[in-house]
Amino acid sequence: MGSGDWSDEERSRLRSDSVASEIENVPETGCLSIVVLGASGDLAKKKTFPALFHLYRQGFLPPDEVHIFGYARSKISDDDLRNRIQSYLVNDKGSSTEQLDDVSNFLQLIQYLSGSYDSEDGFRLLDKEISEHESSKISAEGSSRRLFYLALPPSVYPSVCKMIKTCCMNKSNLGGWTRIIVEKPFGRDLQSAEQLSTQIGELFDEPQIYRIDHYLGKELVQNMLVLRFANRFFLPLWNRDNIDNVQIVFREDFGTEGRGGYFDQYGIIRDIIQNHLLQVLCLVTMEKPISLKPEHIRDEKVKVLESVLPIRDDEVVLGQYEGYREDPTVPDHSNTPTFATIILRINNERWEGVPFILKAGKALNSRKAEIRVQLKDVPGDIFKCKKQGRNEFVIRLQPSEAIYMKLTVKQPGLEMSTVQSELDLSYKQRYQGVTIPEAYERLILDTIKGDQQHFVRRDELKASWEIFTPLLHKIDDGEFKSIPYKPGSRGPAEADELLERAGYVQTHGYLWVPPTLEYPTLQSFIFLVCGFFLAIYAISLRIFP
Ligand SMILES: NC(=O)C1=CN([C@@H]2O[C@H](COP(=O)(O)OP(=O)(O)OC[C@H]3O[C@@H](n4cnc5c(N)ncnc54)[C@H](OP(=O)(O)O)[C@@H]3O)[C@@H](O)[C@H]2O)C=CC1
Ligand SMILES: O=C1O[C@H](COP(=O)(O)O)[C@@H](O)[C@H](O)[C@H]1O
Repeated sequence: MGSGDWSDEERSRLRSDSVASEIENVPETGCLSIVVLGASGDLAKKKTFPALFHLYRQGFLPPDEVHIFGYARSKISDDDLRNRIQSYLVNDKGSSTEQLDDVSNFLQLIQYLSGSYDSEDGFRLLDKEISEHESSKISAEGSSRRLFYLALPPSVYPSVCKMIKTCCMNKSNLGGWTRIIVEKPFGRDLQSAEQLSTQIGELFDEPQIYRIDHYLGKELVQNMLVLRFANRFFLPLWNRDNIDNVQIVFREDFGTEGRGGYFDQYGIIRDIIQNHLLQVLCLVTMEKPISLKPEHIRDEKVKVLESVLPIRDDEVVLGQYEGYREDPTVPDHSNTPTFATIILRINNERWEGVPFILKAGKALNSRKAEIRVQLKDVPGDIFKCKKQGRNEFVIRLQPSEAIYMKLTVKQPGLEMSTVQSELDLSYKQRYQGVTIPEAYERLILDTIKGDQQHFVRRDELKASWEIFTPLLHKIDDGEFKSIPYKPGSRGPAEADELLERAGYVQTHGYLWVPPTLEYPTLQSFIFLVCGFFLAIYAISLRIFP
């Protein structure tokens, strides 16, 4: 392929080729070089290196095959970089000697190189170092694999990709592959995203490009297709006849915290809604793919995205928290939204008439992300339970991962009265001792395996920008104003009014509390203490009858 065009033929070739060539036939052993570009930055230290460390600890990055290179412009030493990363690898609550040994062994795999993003010198040096590492490690059956993680602002993607292509591709006589991971936001609108796609598409084939959206790596997001398509329960319910409205919500209880300069150029729609929440929406609404092959899944996602109707102005509420502009890197008159509620409507047989309410905000009263599917009222309500609230199916993505169903049951006792309760699958309780992998950890491993299932394809990205670009342009042109809201609040009151207009019915007097493991422990403790005193009493009776 290698051209910037994205034709139907290329897409169908990808459909038939990529899974086979990328997953089944490519050797997955041999030397692996992972290059983190932008190694001095925030994402690299908080997410990328910790994810690599977790993969290392679990044996996915064997030290005799893997070497990690950090690359950025900052003039720092190997040890400076290692020190910067170290505190993100150790456990706050204290690490065991074994864990500390792992940290120090892992850090020894990392080498730092300084260079610019648009001149060949630095990348030639990088290639030389990678090649040296490959020749020291290469075995007869091995191959050379080069993974470039662009933990960088998108403005430098074209020049960095050009440098990689010119200087750093894996050497074909060794076999293996070269893959690149690019972060979001991929562009600012439809036109810039397409331009970026064309520039990168001229350098790399689509199967080599991994557009990462870390929400696709979250455990409960990955569970969505299983829930929907492996359970008879949901199959007949999942449509406009039964579902009244769906909310997909992201809330953070902190502001932009030192990232104001970056954030102000993008805003909450580009930062969260156009990518993370829209990807979740795809998994909630897409039709069943014919198989789990990446291309089959992504074909269905594109279809549903292309069925989204233009966003109506009266179905948007924007907000900006008070104090946001106090960040010295944010302009005094910024109108950038830090909060948005937007209703999307899907024009197909399954979803016509159902509002999908996407809501995201910073500096709100809580931190959580969830999908809330609200069902319609029961017709012919003989129990008068309508006033108590509707059935809801909730997927809590974070924190306290859980899937629960809010439903009406008989209040236990002699009377025939009803009450709201829930069927609750809380992960901490159900899967005790199981560590849920971090999203980045899982997605980097997928990249090494060549599995594109949880990455965004070019036409998917285009369809997602098509949905939001007209609204984003209106905001950029000042046609939409962000309503101020208090930090620590629910956001602007207008957003709740929009929710109500869309048909969402709030359940009053009911709150789902994630079950904790403390209660049984406390209970056992009480039993133990009572047992102890009973035993003392029994013994004293024998001694002093
Ligand atoms: N931070 C996060 O939590 C998340 C970030 N992302 C995405 O990941 C990417 C990287 O984010 P993050 O690490 O926060 O970004 P940073 O602002 O920390 O940038 C990363 C590195 O890029 C270099 N850099 C910064 N600005 C420029 C510039 N204008 N031109 C050239 N180089 C520059 C700097 O390295 P040096 O000067 O040493 O070369 C910096 O250390 C972005 O696309 C972001 O949207 C996605 C999800 C979460
Ligand atoms: O991509 C981003 O995500 C984080 C939130 O990620 P989470 O996994 O903690 O939910 C957000 O804070 C950041 O603004 C955004 O760029």
